[in-house]
Amino acid sequence: MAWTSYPVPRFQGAIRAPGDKSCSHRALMFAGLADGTSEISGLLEGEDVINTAKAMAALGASVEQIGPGKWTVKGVGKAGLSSPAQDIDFGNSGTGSRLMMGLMAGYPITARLVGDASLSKRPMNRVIKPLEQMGARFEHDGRGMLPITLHGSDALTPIDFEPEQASAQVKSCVLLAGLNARGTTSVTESRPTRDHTEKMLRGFGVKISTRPAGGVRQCVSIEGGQTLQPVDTSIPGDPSSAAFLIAGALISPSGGVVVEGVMSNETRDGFFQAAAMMGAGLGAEEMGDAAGERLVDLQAATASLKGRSIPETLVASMIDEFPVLSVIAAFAEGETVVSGAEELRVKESDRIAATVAMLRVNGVEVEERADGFVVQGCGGPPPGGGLVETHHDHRIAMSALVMGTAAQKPVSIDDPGMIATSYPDFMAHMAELGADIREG
Ligand SMILES: O=C(O)C1=C[C@@H](OP(=O)(O)O)[C@@H](O)[C@H](O)C1
Ligand SMILES: C=C(OP(=O)(O)O)C(=O)O
Repeated sequence: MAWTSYPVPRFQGAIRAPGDKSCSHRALMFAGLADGTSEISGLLEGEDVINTAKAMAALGASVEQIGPGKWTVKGVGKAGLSSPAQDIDFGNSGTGSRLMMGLMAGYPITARLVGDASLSKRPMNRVIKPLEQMGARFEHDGRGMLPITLHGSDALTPIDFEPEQASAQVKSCVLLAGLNARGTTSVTESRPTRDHTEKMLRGFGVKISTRPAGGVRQCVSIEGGQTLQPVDTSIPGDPSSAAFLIAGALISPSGGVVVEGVMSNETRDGFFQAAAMMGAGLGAEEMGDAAGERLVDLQAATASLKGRSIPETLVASMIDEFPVLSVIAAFAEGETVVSGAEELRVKESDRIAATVAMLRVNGVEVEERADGFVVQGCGGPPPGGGLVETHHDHRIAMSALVMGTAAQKPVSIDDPGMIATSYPDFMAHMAELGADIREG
């Protein structure tokens, strides 16, 4: 059933950022491995993360919700993970499925992994290949897509791996397999990607080192056979979710939004850097830290935006923010060019095609390129009036609804269902800030 976002005169208020999705997945996984009981607060209770919680429980951890966003996890410790009785369903989540494949690969277990229609079309060879090199075995239909049966091993061989893509999921998968390999596993990245696996593993007492490897390349190494210690931790706010609210403030005729407790991490802040380059005056007030990450209250107000070429060096640090970047680009004056972002083609949808279609159906001129897109900004509110196909993609759905708050005519989406995978409070937060989003 379609939902529509109507133009509103104001977009104002303060919202506490929901827990970060990447950190929430990892906290559950690492607590589930640890030798003892961890307490996690501020966990994002989105569907992707809940599927990771269920996966860890199916593999032997005791996972319990003790309050809103508050969870205890008794890890498997030295006993290790055990084979699940049933298929593990990762729903819509690339992060959950790929990181868990690395985690499971180091134990002598068998597990069948399944996912929804979107996840079952996403490439898994990028993690299957290195894990096979280490000694895990896989059964699939030959295309390297879910459903996949994994046969792990407690005698994995360490590897030195250089992923073809700048991908935190691939890096993390290999490092997590390395946690149980016999020796030192290392991953050399062509461009630094989000570093939550490294930082959070350190929080659980694991030694893991990162060193420069020439130019912007860096090498992360982990020694096998380490035991994780339980911790009490709180999850920092999600910059990727905050980006939607910040974008809403920038394009509003009268915008003024504060998003509280957002993680400030340079591997995640590309959207805010790009928005600042386009003329957004963003404020950031230091608010302490959580799980080793700095927290800030982010402020944004109505801005007169200018189109820009987004530097390719920012791509990895804003990989999930391109659909919403395209929305602010549609309101900007002049051309915004995105390049070097071909990874967008293998997200929950083909995010280059879906973003281009979202803008076109709302009257914005945009060119599709193999590795990005070029938006001709309208220098003010774009026409709107379109029905956007979300293709099972939460970020396309949220971007289109943000666009509708300030376009000339309302913007509709075919299905809001997927929003709950990453930002279950999105509709409530948008309404609190003044958005008018209704079914129909
Ligand atoms: O490691 C992670 O938590 C994530 C890594 C990114 O994927 P890739 O590694 O495929 O770029 C990102 O798109 C995803 O939302 C979360
Ligand atoms: C790409 C995303 O997530 P995942 O890869 O975990 O499905 C996302 O949240 O935008």
